[in-house]
Amino acid sequence: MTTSLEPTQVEDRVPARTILDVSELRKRYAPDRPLVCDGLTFQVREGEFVAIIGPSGCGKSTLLRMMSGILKPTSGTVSLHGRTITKPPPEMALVFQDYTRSLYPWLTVERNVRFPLARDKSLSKAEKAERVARALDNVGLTGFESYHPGALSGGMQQRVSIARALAFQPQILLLDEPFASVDALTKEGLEDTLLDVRDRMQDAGNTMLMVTHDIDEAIYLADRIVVLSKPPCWVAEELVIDLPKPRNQIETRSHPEFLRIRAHIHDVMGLTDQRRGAGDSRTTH
Ligand SMILES: Nc1ncnc2c1ncn2[C@@H]1O[C@H](COP(=O)(O)OP(=O)(O)OP(=O)(O)O)[C@@H](O)[C@H]1O
Repeated sequence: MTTSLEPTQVEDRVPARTILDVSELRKRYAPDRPLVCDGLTFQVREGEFVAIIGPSGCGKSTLLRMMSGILKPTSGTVSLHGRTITKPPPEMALVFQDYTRSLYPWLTVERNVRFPLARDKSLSKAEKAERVARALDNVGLTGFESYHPGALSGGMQQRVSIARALAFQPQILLLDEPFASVDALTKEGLEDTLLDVRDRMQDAGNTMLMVTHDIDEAIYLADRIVVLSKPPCWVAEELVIDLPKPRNQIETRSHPEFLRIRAHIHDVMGLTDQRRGAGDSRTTH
């Protein structure tokens, strides 16, 4: 099925300034390995929630690692506020899929969340405690400060990971498949937690970028979706998501526009072996 959508200029709809600029990114892990990313170009604007989706193994995590400065591109650049990223910038925090490996099992919830602040000499003890308390409140974990991760459910542990990133108060929060390891119901709860946090962060101009292979999750959460092709990946399309806010698991997911966008993305992802001309990725809504 082909869904016909009229192209729309992102600039008309999202006037905020560019915070991250991804330009012609290519990645090959070794000379004898295939190309993973093939000329990725897109921008992220201040205050946006951008979801990056694409088929399994297409290079989403590779892209996020390059954007966070922990992986060097083979060519191309990622710029933050116009400066090329060469190492993890202090303005960013990253949440990974595997919370079991990102939390310290021997530390309490409170100490796990406080951990990244430990060396920050610009904050007093009271300010650190306040940030930790607010981050735990944001993810609904007030009261669990003295627990160890092993005494929490998987979904709660992932909320601790998110709280830890939030306590850091990043200008940009990068999330790599953060809900891939939890059950469907927990996932919905975490998505709504993230939307709440997003509303709070957005007021401060903060930005979120999430990688997921779940099309419905991307549409539910994002202001804009960057669709990647099959490997080696390139930007097949960018879509502005204009669904009403606040979003709701039942109403948003059954909204006719939600269903239309989902059909369209399936369509685009099914066609991504046939590369369009260079620089010919489309922006639609
Ligand atoms: N450290 C590495 N060394 C060599 N190859 C790698 C490395 N990391 C990833 N790759 C390769 O890069 C390709 C893309 O992997 P990546 O994890 O970025 O994709 P993905 O889209 O995030 O996958 P998934 O949807 O399964 O999470 C894969 O072929 C993978 O084998």
